[in-house]
Amino acid sequence: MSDEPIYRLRRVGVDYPLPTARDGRVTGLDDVTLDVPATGLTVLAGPSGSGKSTLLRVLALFQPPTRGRVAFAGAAVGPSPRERRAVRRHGIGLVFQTPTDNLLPTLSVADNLHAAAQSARRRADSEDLLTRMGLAGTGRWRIPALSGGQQQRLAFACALARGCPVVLADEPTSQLDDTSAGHVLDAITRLVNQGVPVVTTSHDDRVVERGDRVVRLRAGRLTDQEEHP
Ligand SMILES: Nc1ncnc2c1ncn2[C@@H]1O[C@H](COP(=O)(O)OP(=O)(O)OP(=O)(O)O)[C@@H](O)[C@H]1O
Repeated sequence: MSDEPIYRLRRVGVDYPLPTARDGRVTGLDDVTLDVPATGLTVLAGPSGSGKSTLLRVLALFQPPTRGRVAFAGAAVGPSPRERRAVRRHGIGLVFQTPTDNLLPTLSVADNLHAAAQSARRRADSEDLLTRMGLAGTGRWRIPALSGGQQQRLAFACALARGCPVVLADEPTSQLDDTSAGHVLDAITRLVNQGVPVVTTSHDDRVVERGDRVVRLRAGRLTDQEEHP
């Protein structure tokens, strides 16, 4: 297996314009240098306002850095929105916090997987994907019939269907009860064990404990990186 990280960030900073701030801007990230390995679960942790979501948006190529450089899968990512969209479409799976934001509610479970696969010009083996995410037998169900936790697991299955080499998830368990959150965590662990690296933000200690590494932020700066054996 290659040791090439899936992301390389060098001295990345993000400023947001804020007319009411003293210098007209607020710093979301400051001087972040980070390699994200192409394996395992990476958890972005830190208090509210520390920059976790900003860092995830940089990794998702939604947020161009104000300063510094980002490389994805060995290639530098430039500022062109078109180029960034193309890389994102083919290379990055996204799971948002609110389960319904991740899925097409009028389609069945299996058709959500087929639509995700088609968007990457692939074909989906929906039964296999559902089994891998602990959702066997739900292919004909409509999305509203799934619990929030099942919807999140389907969102991870859609990312698998697209064949993405990395999946990014923003607080994927924050809107779930403990049991559903546990099932989503088990699904993330399965995905990681199948060789797909996952990067997630989380306030949830259980997510932090499952991380193969934890990247800690404070006031936009990277303060610590721990590897969990
Ligand atoms: N769109 C924006 N416009 C202005 N400032 C922003 C914007 N997004 C984030 N910020 C600021 O950037 C800093 C980092 O915010 P960010 O949302 O990345 O932190 P976070 O760790 O994800 O917080 P939380 O855990 O509360 O979601 C904060 O000071 C925040 O107020």
